[in-house]
Amino acid sequence: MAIILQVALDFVDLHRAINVARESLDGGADWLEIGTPLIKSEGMNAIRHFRKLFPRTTLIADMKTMDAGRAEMEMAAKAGADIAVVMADAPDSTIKECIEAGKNYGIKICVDCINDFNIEDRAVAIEKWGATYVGVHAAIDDQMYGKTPFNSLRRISDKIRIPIAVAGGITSENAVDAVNAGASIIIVGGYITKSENVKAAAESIKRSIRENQKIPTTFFKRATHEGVRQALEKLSTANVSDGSHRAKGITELYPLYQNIKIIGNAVTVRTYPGDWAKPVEAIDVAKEGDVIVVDAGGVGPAVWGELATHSAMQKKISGVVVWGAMRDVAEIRKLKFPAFTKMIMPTAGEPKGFGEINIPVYVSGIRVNPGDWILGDDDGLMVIPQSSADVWINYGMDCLEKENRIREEIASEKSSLGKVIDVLKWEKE
Ligand SMILES: O=C(CO)[C@H](O)[C@H](O)COP(=O)(O)O
Repeated sequence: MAIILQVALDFVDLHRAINVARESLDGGADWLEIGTPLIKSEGMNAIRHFRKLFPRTTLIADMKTMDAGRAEMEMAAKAGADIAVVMADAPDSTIKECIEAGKNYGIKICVDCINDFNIEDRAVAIEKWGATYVGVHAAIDDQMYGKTPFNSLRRISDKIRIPIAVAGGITSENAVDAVNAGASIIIVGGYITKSENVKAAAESIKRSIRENQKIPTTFFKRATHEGVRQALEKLSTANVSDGSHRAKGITELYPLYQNIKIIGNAVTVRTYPGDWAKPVEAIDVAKEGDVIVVDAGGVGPAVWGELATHSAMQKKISGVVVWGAMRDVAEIRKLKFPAFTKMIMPTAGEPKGFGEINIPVYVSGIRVNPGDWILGDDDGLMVIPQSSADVWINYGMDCLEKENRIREEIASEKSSLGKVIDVLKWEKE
């Protein structure tokens, strides 16, 4: 079987899905998948629409069926799908019902192994029951934790003879790995559907498969703990907040200049009003790339100034955040040292040595632990827990990628945000 490129249209709006479908086909996509979000949002009418618009294209209904297999396959078939998807986690009876219904209504069945249960035995049973395809799949949420479908693929590729579909974070960089590991249907969602140039993205997957080579991509890759800093360079604080269920950022602190960016692990300092000893000592504790976060109680006198800034720059520290006051700001601005402060004043305090370094502190009510990632820009500051930074960042990247696509749709369709995302449709009744 020739390698198939199946584009997963995981949209909630029909018009966006249709535009992306057209562009994907122009780029060489073979099959179109009516994604689960589209089916949930528009029902079987989504499939009917696609059938009418694309009469000769193979359409997959990603029903993700878990029960009542016969009824769901019948609906998908009657709406015009060629293939429908049931979950491998569903009861055996449901999968068998789907396969039987498929024979009755002239629709092929793909069984999606989205979870890591005993996948070898399950795939063999699914083949024996008569499914046409087996899918291996890293769920979108699992992708944020670094999961890929490749391990599952390797586990079953020599156990079954029916074609294997692979999904979950496939890009032009790894599509070829999927083919070489035994997949014959390459399902691509975000890499194509969130791309600013859908046609070019589809073409790049086809080319990577044809030429058996990896084509590098900047977006649509998920970060590991080692890649956090690099990923944060692409993200805004707004992306990170959106990605983490609108997590609260630090408010009441202001950047000393515009177009600012701070990225680094926190070296925390608790000090007392005007006592600049611990902030200065923290410069010697911090490593290159760290951010010094000072809790001075949100009041003056100043605990940070020009000389501290010069020392921090010598050590290549990434920036400073002061829940209190700073001075010499004209000089700090000239040095372009990333700094956020609550207050600016000429008066400094005395170095008394009260307080601690590298203990949990609170900045404007937000807890900062030593080592937490700090991301700052013109919108403010986000504190990202160190232990789950990869997940926060991956969800943030997902938001950034979606926005990149929406921006492109507003421009190319000379449209508005409200129209592109059909905002009225989603208002509460
Ligand atoms: O079925 C899906 C989610 O359950 C997606 O369609 C599938 O994962 C492909 O999307 P992506 O390439 O963005 O992972």
